[in-house]
Amino acid sequence: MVALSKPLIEQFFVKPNTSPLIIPDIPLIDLSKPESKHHLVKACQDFGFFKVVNHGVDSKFINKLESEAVKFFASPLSVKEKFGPPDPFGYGNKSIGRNGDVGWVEYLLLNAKPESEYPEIFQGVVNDYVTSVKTMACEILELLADEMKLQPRNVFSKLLLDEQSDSVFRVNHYPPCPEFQENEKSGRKLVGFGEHTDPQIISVLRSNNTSGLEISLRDGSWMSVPPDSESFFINVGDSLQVMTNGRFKSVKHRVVANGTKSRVSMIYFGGPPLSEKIAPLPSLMQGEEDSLYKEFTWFEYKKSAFNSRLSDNRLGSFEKIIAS
Ligand SMILES: C=C1C[C@]23C[C@@]1(O)CC[C@H]2[C@@]12CC[C@H](O)[C@@](C)(C(=O)O1)[C@H]2[C@@H]3C(=O)O
Ligand SMILES: O=C(O)CCC(=O)C(=O)O
Ligand SMILES: [Fe+2]
Repeated sequence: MVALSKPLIEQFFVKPNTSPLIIPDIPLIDLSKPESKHHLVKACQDFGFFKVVNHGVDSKFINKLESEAVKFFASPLSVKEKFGPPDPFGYGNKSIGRNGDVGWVEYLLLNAKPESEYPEIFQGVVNDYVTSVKTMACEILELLADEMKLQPRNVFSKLLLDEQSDSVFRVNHYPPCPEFQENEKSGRKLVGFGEHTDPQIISVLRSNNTSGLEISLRDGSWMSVPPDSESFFINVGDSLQVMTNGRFKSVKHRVVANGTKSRVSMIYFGGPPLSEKIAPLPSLMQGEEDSLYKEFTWFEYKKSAFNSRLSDNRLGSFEKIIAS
């Protein structure tokens, strides 16, 4: 990546933050254990975030994709830029979205639809990985529906499995930042990917063993998530928060970059078809419970989300004002 001049690097720092008073354990879900259903629902309610082991995704698919990603990001900028800019799919570098967000990251945004066209080295590799991760995401969504006694059990998963599902796949590379090393001692943190919630239903993240991911806790403090390349990290997206009428929380998260080590992450964002109405599931609503949200389609939400800055409260303008 190109070196940054001194004043420019200033916009890459995150504001100083408080550390959590109590550091909670990240919920750990063993997908091979049927009793995990209960923990799964609790994790979605308490954190909107959890770690999954015994996930059934073949390590061959993971390793192949990671090694192709490492090769791609190691190629000359002129080669990578042939795949950019991301409009909406393609290679991006330091600039995230269209509204002025920056981060110490380069990435590839890809369509997660089967049979999509990818840069040649990713052809085949991405399909195997995405298909497998999508199966895991659907299993999780079905376990959640079971535990919440929602019928049919595919109420959520059918949206990802729909041919028209608007799902996205992203590979992020956070290179070491030499200019940052001198600031590391001062306790300042460099933004890799600024704080945000994911707009879709569910996100499935896998990274190499370099730290950087942080989640926001209820008290507003940030907690660093210890990396684990053998596991997956799942987060609830805004759409699932709405479909559960706020029972599940879409977690605010961010990535801070590292002075010395590269982080490579790959994330599948499972989204519904564009025409899908996103609203609390009627079977979930108890008694006189009101919907906390105005009605909208995924197309409308996505349009509004993609006109927002990363840290904006995107759901805010879709919340109903409920008279007390
Ligand atoms: C600043 C932005 C980048 C983003 C679109 C947005 O306007 C706000 C949401 C961002 C996000 C976060 C989760 C995913 O990484 C992503 C692909 C998505 O669906 O919403 C990104 C968008 C992006 O990078 O274009
Ligand atoms: O790269 C990561 O580890 C997380 C990035 C992220 O949150 C995103 O791409 O939406
Ligand atoms: Fe995210």
